[in-house]
Amino acid sequence: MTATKGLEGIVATTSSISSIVDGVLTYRGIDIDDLAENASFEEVAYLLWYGKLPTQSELDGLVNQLGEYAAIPSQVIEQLKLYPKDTNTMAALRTAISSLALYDASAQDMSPEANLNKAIKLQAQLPTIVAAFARIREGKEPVAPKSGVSVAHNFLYMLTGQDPDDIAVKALDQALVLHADHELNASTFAARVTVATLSDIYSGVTSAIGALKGPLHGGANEAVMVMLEEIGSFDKVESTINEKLANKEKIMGFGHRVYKNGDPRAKHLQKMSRELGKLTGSMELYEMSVKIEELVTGQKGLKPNVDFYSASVYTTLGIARDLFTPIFAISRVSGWTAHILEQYENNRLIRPRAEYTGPVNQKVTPIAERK
Ligand SMILES: CC(=O)SCCNC(=O)CCNC(=O)[C@H](O)C(C)(C)COP(=O)(O)OP(=O)(O)OC[C@H]1O[C@@H](n2cnc3c(N)ncnc32)[C@H](O)[C@@H]1OP(=O)(O)O
Ligand SMILES: O=C([O-])CC(=O)C(=O)O
Repeated sequence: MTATKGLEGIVATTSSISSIVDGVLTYRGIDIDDLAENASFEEVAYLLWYGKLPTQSELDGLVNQLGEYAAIPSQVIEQLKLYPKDTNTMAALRTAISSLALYDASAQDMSPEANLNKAIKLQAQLPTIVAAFARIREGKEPVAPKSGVSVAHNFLYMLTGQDPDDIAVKALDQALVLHADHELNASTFAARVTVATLSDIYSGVTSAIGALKGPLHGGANEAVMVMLEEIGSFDKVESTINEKLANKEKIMGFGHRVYKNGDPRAKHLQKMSRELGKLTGSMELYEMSVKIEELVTGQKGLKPNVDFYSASVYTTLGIARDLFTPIFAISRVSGWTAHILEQYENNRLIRPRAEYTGPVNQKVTPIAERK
């Protein structure tokens, strides 16, 4: 038995949800470029769960269902009020999502209908939790969700209590489309491993949130913003990045386990970052990001991933840095739950082996003789 570090290149399951072949990402066979330009996040979520794009009445039905399910139990709101105000937002989200299961009478119902219904419920409630915690920590009351509006609209509305403008909704909606699914990334794998024991969907999503939180995965979007803030201004980009590269520091938002010639989602976020910068009259973050890309790609050959330009996009939309990874989760819960449903459909326990590298032929030394 020989281990492959990080399971690189190992094909661990079959899936008909999304694929990456020769650098092209598709959801259910549709190119991400097509979806990014021509589909809303709700259409994409429907596509991931049901395997086809919705008709208008199916889409209206889903939007209504998401609105109907978006309110969270009052007990969960009360718990959010007890969390330390300065706690990590992904830790808060992980705990709150886990606690949702306590108030869902269908949490342990393993029928396919109940699980699909819970997938839609999780999609509806996750943004409400993020927005509620964002307000509670600022000493404000949560804003109740609206019905009949998109996930992007509702989230921005619940954050501020004001209906967002169309530009902000369109940008966030496209970002949600781009983040919705990504084959067997670490958080999706964590979700599948969890539910392959026949544990419930809330356990699967809780595991996934824990995996997404790390800076090598979804946490990188926040880490990119930390780096941009640390650099501070365009004129400091070159010296700071050169120093980081000379010190062999990782540049957050660059590199990818699967894409070696570039992440097809990054160009859409780059364009969005440029357009939002122009519209708001503040281009500095965009220009700093472009300069960082020029230096990192030029010197290391590494290309930006989905997390890189999303940092300047969300900041230009006025969103706090520590909500970036929770926003990733708002989108990716569609993909996690689609994978969980697929795992249940054709389940087998996921249990690989480890190549043992420890000592052999050891004996129990009497405790008095141990050092
Ligand atoms: C949504 C997502 O999850 S997208 C990924 C988000 N994560 C990040 O942006 C964090 C920064 N990037 C990284 O850490 C990595 O590129 C990963 C984790 C995404 C992929 O990692 P792996 O496939 O394991 O590549 P690995 O870390 O082994 O890197 C290979 C080489 O490239 C270098 N490298 C990879 N990414 C970077 C980076 N961002 N900055 C500098 N060097 C890098 C490594 O140091 C390593 O160099 P070496 O061979 O000289 O030691
Ligand atoms: O696929 C990966 O390893 C990480 C990634 O880009 C994602 O989850 O969107």
